[in-house]
Amino acid sequence: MTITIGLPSKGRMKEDSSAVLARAGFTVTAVGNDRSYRGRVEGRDDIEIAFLSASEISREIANGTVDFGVTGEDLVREGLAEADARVEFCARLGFGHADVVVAVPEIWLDVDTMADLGDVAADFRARHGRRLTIATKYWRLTQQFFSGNHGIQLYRIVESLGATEGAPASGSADIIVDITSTGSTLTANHLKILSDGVILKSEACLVRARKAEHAGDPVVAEIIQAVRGAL
Ligand SMILES: Nc1ncnc2c1ncn2[C@@H]1O[C@H](COP(=O)(O)OP(=O)(O)OP(=O)(O)O)[C@@H](O)[C@H]1O
Ligand SMILES: O=P(O)(O)OC[C@H]1O[C@H](OP(=O)(O)OP(=O)(O)O)[C@H](O)[C@@H]1O
Repeated sequence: MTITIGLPSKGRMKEDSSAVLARAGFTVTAVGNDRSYRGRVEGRDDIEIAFLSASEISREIANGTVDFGVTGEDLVREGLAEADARVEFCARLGFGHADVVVAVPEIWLDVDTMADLGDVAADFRARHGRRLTIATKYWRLTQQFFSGNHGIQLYRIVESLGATEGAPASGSADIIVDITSTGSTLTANHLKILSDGVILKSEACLVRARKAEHAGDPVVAEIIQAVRGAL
C-alpha cells in the first residue's frame, strides 16, 4: 500500500515540516516543477507527498484522503468532532506554537477569569438588550470551552475570517477567541487573556488518520518511529 503524507505547501509551517521529515530520513522533492502539488520521497516508491495548505491537511486527514499530515493541533481539533477517536497525534514537532485564547478588552477591570465572564454573560441581556458576542473562526473550540467546560450558554458567535482582534474596538463583537504567539497583536488591540482562558496550546503535529488498513503496515510504523526519533 502507498502511504500519503500531507505537507504544508505554503505558510509558516512549510519549511519546518520538510526539515523534520528530512531529519527523519525522508528527503522530499516536488514532482515536476516547484509549484507542483505532488511530491515524492527520494528512494521510496511506497510514500507519496501531497502538498496542501495547513487547514486542507486537517480536512484531508479527517476524510482519509491522506494517511498522515503535518499541521497544527488547533486546525485538527477545530475541524473534527471527536478528534482523538478519528486521528492519532503521533508526535508534537516543536514548531508552529500558538495558543487559542479567550481575550477581553483590558478595560473590563472586573473580568479576569471564565467565571467572571460567565457572570457578565448572564447579565448581558438585561444590561445591553442582547447576548454577549464572541468574534472567532474557532467555532467548535469556543462552543466546547464555553458551553462544555464552563457552562456558559448565553453568548452568540460572530464569524470572523480576519483581523479578529479588531472586533471589540470596531463594535462587531464584545470579546474574541483567537490564536496568539507573541501576544503583540492582543496588546496592540488593548485586549487581555483571561487567567484560565487558554483553550488550547497548539503546535505542529504529525497526525495519522486512524484507518483499519494501517494495522500491521510496516511503513506506517516506520514513519512514526523515524519522525519521533528525529525530534
Ligand atoms: N502567529 C501565528 N498566526 C497564525 N497561525 C499561527 C501562528 N503561529 C502558529 N500558527 C499556526 O499555524 C497554522 C496555520 O498556518 P498558516 O497560517 O500558514 O496556514 P495557511 O496555509 O494560511 O492555511 P489557510 O490558508 O488554509 O488558512 C495553525 O495551526 C496555527 O496555529
Ligand atoms: O500573538 P502574535 O504574535 O501577535 O500573533 C497572533 C496573530 O498572528 C496571526 O495573524 P497573521 O497576521 O500572522 O496572519 P493570519 O491570521 O492570516 O495567519 C493571528 O491570526 C493573530 O492575529
